[in-house]
Amino acid sequence: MNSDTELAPAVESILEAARERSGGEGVVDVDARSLSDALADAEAEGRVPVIAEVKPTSPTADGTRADDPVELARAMVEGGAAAISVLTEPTHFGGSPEALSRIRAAVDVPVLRKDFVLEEAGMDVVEADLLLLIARFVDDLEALVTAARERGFQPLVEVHDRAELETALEAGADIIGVNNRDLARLEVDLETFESVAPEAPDDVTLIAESGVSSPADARRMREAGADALLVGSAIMDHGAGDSDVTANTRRLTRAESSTTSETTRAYDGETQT
Ligand SMILES: O=C(O)c1ccccc1NCC(=O)[C@H](O)[C@H](O)COP(=O)(O)O
Repeated sequence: MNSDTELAPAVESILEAARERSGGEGVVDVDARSLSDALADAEAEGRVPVIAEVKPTSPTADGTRADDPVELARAMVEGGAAAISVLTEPTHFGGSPEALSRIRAAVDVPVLRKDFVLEEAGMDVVEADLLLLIARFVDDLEALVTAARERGFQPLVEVHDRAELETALEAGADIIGVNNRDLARLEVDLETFESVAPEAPDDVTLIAESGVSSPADARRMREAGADALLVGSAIMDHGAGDSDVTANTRRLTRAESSTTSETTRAYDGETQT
């Protein structure tokens, strides 16, 4: 654990729960769907590459969505999502490895397992195309990146600042997510990505995580160098309960389709800003 900074009580609780969860039996062997191919396909078709997140709830969500996770994932793909992220953490996010398995069987895009994997055994819970590793929370990132690749996962290493970006690069990460949500107050600030992105080498696949809530935010992150956007809350729209997940995804995947200025415009009957 590389955390010498303050963590929000919810994050402490998430980590405690992660330490108590058991790993899988045996070692998984994944035949992964390529994220870079999926992102290239989206770009070629004029879609903003969005990794849409099935996130039933979270410590900062204003509600819970009890919809079938498979239906949510299908709706996201219909809205143009290049890949799906699935929270498998059960206690604070309402997720499960079973939901991820069902989703991966139902869609043909890459699926990211988003969880708090702290050690190697935690990788063997379920097959996924990508596996999240959070730089701040693991002791030997390089060993975990290697262990993930040995299993066939594409490791996505999450960082929050330039020092963690350096750690991720030294560990050999080539897919890096910069999380705009700080772990002390759980507030989002898109400037986090903007300050870290210029330091990343061009050959890294760079993902802007958290806090993207509008087409304007999507364009802002893309202009700052994001190869893809990881979006949960704005698509799940927890407070609304029955909000249209396909439409919520589409307004982000089409954020670059009709833009000539940053002025407000009508798009598919919705107001886009
Ligand atoms: O989302 C939370 O409330 C949260 C709280 C504590 C630790 C992590 C948390 N989220 C994990 C994520 O990284 C996000 O689910 C993901 O980046 C999507 O973010 P958003 O689009 O802002 O929902």
